[in-house]
Amino acid sequence: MIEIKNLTKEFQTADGTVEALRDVNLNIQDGDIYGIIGMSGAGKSTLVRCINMLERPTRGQVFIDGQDIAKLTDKELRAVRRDVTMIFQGFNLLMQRTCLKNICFPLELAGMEKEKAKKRALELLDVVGLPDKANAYPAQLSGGQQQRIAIARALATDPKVLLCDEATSALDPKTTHAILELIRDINRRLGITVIIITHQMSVVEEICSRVAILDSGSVVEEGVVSEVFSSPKSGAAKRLVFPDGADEILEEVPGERRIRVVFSGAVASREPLIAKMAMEEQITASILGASTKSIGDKAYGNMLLGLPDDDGVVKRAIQYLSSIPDVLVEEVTGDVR
Ligand SMILES: Nc1ncnc2c1ncn2[C@@H]1O[C@H](COP(=O)(O)OP(=O)(O)OP(=O)(O)O)[C@@H](O)[C@H]1O
Repeated sequence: MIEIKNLTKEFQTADGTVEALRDVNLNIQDGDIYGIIGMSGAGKSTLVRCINMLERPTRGQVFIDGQDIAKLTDKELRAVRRDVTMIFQGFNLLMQRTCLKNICFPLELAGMEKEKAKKRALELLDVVGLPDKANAYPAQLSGGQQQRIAIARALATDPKVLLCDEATSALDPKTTHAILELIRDINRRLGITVIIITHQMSVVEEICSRVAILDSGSVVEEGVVSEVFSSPKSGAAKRLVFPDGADEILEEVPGERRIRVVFSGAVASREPLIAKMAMEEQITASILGASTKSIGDKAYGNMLLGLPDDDGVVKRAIQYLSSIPDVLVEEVTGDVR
């Protein structure tokens, strides 16, 4: 388990002190896929760098399996960094080395003999679905393939935790989906705890079980993804849920009730769903705001629907939509903004 307690990180700059993290408290359970989401400058990278002590906290502690990592010697810290590995937005591969040698690199650093490291690297190329790329150089691969090699390298030392810092931000939606599938597969098959740092809500919705929302260095909301995203409370969460300001009109309108529908991989696109509800339940809903996207045949994101002010209709609409797998529905009251 990773426990972050009262973590504060300040940077001294020419313009004064910047508080990048303020009193952050988080518990990340073993085997979780945990999302940390926030806008640019929220403190995500600083948090991740404090988790593996690339950055020393100004105050507070990070415990990994009960061990306060600030108290470790340099040698012990190197061992922790083999247990807590990382992938990045820019992949950070060594361009002069082949893929195989990139994966061997952390093993050689850990003192493993060459032949053994090579055997392990070949196994990992298989795990990430690129068995034929051993002798290719990173520049010969697509972005998605390079990230697969980076994942293989991150897995080389049999880590317990994989930190993913904006790992899919440079990739197109289809490749992002494939990489997230791979990460999910690794989490399930190898039991590795995954921490996903991102500014993209769709990434959290697709893969994470829990999420913390970071805003100006503080955790403003934390919990199960579907619950946090279906009823965002903080301004930061609302901005993330409706990034395009799709809810700007959303003052309460007399005679109208509103429900929020959250899709986390539901096999449905929004038009047929609303049309189907109209046909099957004779309920006409208007789409007041939507921020959804389809990846393959699955929908992610959420939608705000307007319904007639009738208890029976609202109840039936909620029942109808909730019966669809991977869809969460909740009535929204008050101004949404
Ligand atoms: N080494 C540093 N020196 C001074 N200020 C820093 C340093 N690193 C980060 N900061 C400041 O701390 C705050 C949080 O930065 P951080 O990079 O952690 O945010 P982020 O959420 O990862 O942003 P982004 O998504 O843009 O990478 C910002 O205000 C940033 O300017």
